[in-house]
This record gives sequence, structure tokens and C-alpha cells, in this order.
Amino acid sequence: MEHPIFEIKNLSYTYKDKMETTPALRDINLKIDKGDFVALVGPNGSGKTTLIKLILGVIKPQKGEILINGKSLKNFDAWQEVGYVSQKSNSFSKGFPATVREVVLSGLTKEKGLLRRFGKKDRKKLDDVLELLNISDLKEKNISLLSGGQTQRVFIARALISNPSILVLDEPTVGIDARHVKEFYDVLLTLKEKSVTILLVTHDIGVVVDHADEVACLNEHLHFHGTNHEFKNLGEAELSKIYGFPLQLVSHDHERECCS
Ligand SMILES: Nc1ncnc2c1ncn2[C@@H]1O[C@H](COP(=O)(O)OP(=O)(O)OP(=O)(O)O)[C@@H](O)[C@H]1O
Repeated sequence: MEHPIFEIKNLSYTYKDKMETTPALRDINLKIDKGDFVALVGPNGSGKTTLIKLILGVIKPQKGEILINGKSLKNFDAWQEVGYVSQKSNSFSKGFPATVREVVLSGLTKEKGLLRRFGKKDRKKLDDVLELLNISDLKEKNISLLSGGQTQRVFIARALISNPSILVLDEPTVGIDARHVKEFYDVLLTLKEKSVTILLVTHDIGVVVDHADEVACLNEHLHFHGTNHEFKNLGEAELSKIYGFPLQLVSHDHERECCS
């Protein structure tokens, strides 16, 4: 039997320091199957980034457990299988002296090690992924000279160059203009066709309902996990309960937005 890619069981996490304790996640249970495209949504401070950090092993569960491909995260070491783009990627580069080529190739160091030289195959992977994200013309540019949206696409390319089977994205389209957001979702669609499992954290509910297969709504607890169709059918009362303020999904010509 095939295991889910992610299985999260009774997971809780509370930030603690000398001054205060902040519960971030309570008793989360969630399964994500291979090839699923799941959008993780919820208001500010609802625990989305905390869940991503736990999944990536950056912080350790205090209660409950996470399995990747049926293996406890404690024993998981195939990190080259997991691509990650952080929310903060496009603020990282200011003053960083590296070209787009160097930044994107650094996405291969998980599999090649830090000191290995890049060969012909690697350069082909580089050219392919730059083309996929429509940034071939930026290849030799210094990263510090790029716009926020261009930088974000460079970091998406960096996550994709190792051909991961799991892609975790924390608000990757912040600062990207509408045309490039569309291109970005087209890229995700291509990856989905290749059975890449995608976990996308976003506030952009309008886009999510059109592209993701499933939506998970977090606000400390997992309030909802279902298909995007089921999510679209959530009533105003249910959405407002999740978000903690009055809210409804509004239809436009081609998209729906979350409005207070
Ligand atoms: N390093 C930290 N130390 C203490 N509390 C933290 C820390 N990081 C997050 N928190 C708290 O944990 C809760 C969940 O935060 P988290 O960043 O996971 O939310 P989020 O859903 O990603 O928010 P946003 O949509 O604003 O990015 C919040 O109450 C936040 O203040």
C-alpha cells in the first residue's frame, strides 16, 4: 500500500520563552497523498509557517508526530526530494554578491555537496529551470539588482532544479505581478502533471480555489480540510468562524476573493 506523502498525527506546538507562551498549533491531523496540490490557508498568526517549519524539520514537534512517505521525520534524510521556497526569499538578496546562475545552482548542493563542481548535466538542468520560469535572460545578472518578483522566481527555480517530488511554498507569489502569478500557477500545473506533491501556503484564496485540489484551513486547529469544491461551498458563517471576523467568498468574472 502506498503511504501518504505527509501524515501529521495529533501535532501540537507552543512557542515558549521566559515572558510568555504562545500556542501556535493544537492537535493537527492531516494526510496529503502523492501528487496532491494542497493549499494551506488561514489568517495571520494562525500557525501556517509553524506547520511548515515542523514539516521541514526546522523545529521539532512537542506533541504528536509527522511521517513523510511513511517514515518518521526523525529518520527522514532524503531532503533532496523536498523543494522549499520561503516567504522571505525576496528580501534575502539585497547586497548578496551572487549571480542568478550561482543562486539557482546552489539548489543542487543538497544532492552534490557544497564543494562538488557543476558539470554539463547540471548546466542543462539550470537552463531548463530558468526557461520554465521565464528568467533565462537574467542568468548572469547579480541577484541584488533584481526586482522582488524576479528574485522570487529565482528562488522558485532554485527549489525546482533538484527535481523534487515534494514542493513546499510559503507565500511564494508575494510581490509578483499578475502576469507572473499566472505563469507561476502554470508552472505548478506542469509540476502537478509530473505527480509532484505541492503544499502551498497562501493568503490568495481567489487563486487557490481555482488551482489547488484541496484546501486546509488552519487557525491553531485544523478547521477544515477538503476539496477546493467543498471549500468554495463553505458558507459565510463557517468561513467567518475560521478567520475570526466576518468574511465571505466573492465571485468575480474569473476568480473569487476573500473579503471582510
Ligand atoms: N519564533 C516565535 N516565537 C514566539 N512566537 C511565535 C514565533 N513564531 C511565531 N509565533 C507565534 O505563533 C503563532 C503562529 O505564527 P505563524 O508564523 O506560524 O503564523 P502564520 O499563519 O504563518 O502567520 P502569517 O500569515 O502572518 O505569516 C502566532 O501567534 C505567532 O505570533
